[in-house]
Amino acid sequence: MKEELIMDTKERLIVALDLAERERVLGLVSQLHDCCGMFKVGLEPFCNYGPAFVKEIQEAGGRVFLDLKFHDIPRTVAQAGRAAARLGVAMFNVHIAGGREMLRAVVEEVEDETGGKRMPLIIGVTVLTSLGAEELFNDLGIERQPLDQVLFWAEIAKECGLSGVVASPREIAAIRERFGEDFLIVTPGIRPAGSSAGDQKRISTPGEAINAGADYIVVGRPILQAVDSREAARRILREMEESRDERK
Ligand SMILES: O=C(O)c1cc(=O)[nH]c(=O)n1[C@@H]1O[C@H](COP(=O)(O)O)[C@@H](O)[C@H]1O
Repeated sequence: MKEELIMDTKERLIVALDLAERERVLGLVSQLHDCCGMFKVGLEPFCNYGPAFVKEIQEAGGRVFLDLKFHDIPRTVAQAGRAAARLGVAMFNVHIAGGREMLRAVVEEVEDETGGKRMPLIIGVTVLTSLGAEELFNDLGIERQPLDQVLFWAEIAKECGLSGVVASPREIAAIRERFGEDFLIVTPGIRPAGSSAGDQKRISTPGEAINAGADYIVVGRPILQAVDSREAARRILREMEESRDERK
C-alpha cells in the first residue's frame, strides 16, 4: 500500500542532475528513475554534454525538465523554445523578467511546433531562491519584498499563458491562494532537516513545501551528495507522502 502511494507521489519529485561527470549522471538516472517523475538537466550538464545527453536520459526512461532559464529577446527565446519542444522535453523554463512579449512569443512558437499536442510545460522563473530581499534591492534594484515580486511576476506569467512558475517554498501558499489549483508551482530550495543550505536563501523541507501546495519539488545536492542517493530520494518521498496525507 505504502509502495503504491510512493509511486504516485514520485511524479512530483524532480531530481536536479547538477553534475559534470557523465557516467555518474547516467548511473544516477538508472538508480533513481523509479523514484522521481523527472530529471532536471540544467546549465552544467547541458553545457558539458549538450542536447544528445537529453536524448540519452530519455532513452534510459527519464522525463526531462530542461532548465536553461531562457532570457533574451522574444525571437531568440521563441526559437530556443521550439528547439526544446523538438527535443521532446516534458518541461522547460524561461525568466519572467524577459517581459510579456518574450513570454507570449515562446508560448506561441511552442504551440506552433507541437500543434498544441504534447506541449512541454513552460514554467516562468520568478525570484531565484538564492536571492533574499537584500540582494533583490542591492543587486537588482528591485524595491519590492521577494514575495511581492514573485506575485507580480506570477501574474504576468499567467496572463501570458505559461503553465506555472518556479518559486521558493516561502511563496507557495500565496501563489496558490491567488492563482488557484491549475497554475503549477515548481519549488527548488528544498532542504530536508539537517541538510546544509549552501547558496540557497529561501528554503524549506520537502514536507513543508508539499503542505504549502507545491506541485513539484526540485532537489539537487541533498540527493546527489548523499552517501546513498536512492535512499535519500526515498526518504524525501516518504516525507512528501506524509505531508500529502496531512493536506487532504
Ligand atoms: O529553475 C530552477 O530549477 C531553480 C530556480 C531557483 O530559483 N532556484 C534553484 O535552485 N533552481 C534550481 O534548482 C536546483 C536546486 O539544487 P539544490 O540547491 O542542489 O537542491 C538547482 O539546479 C538550481 O539551478
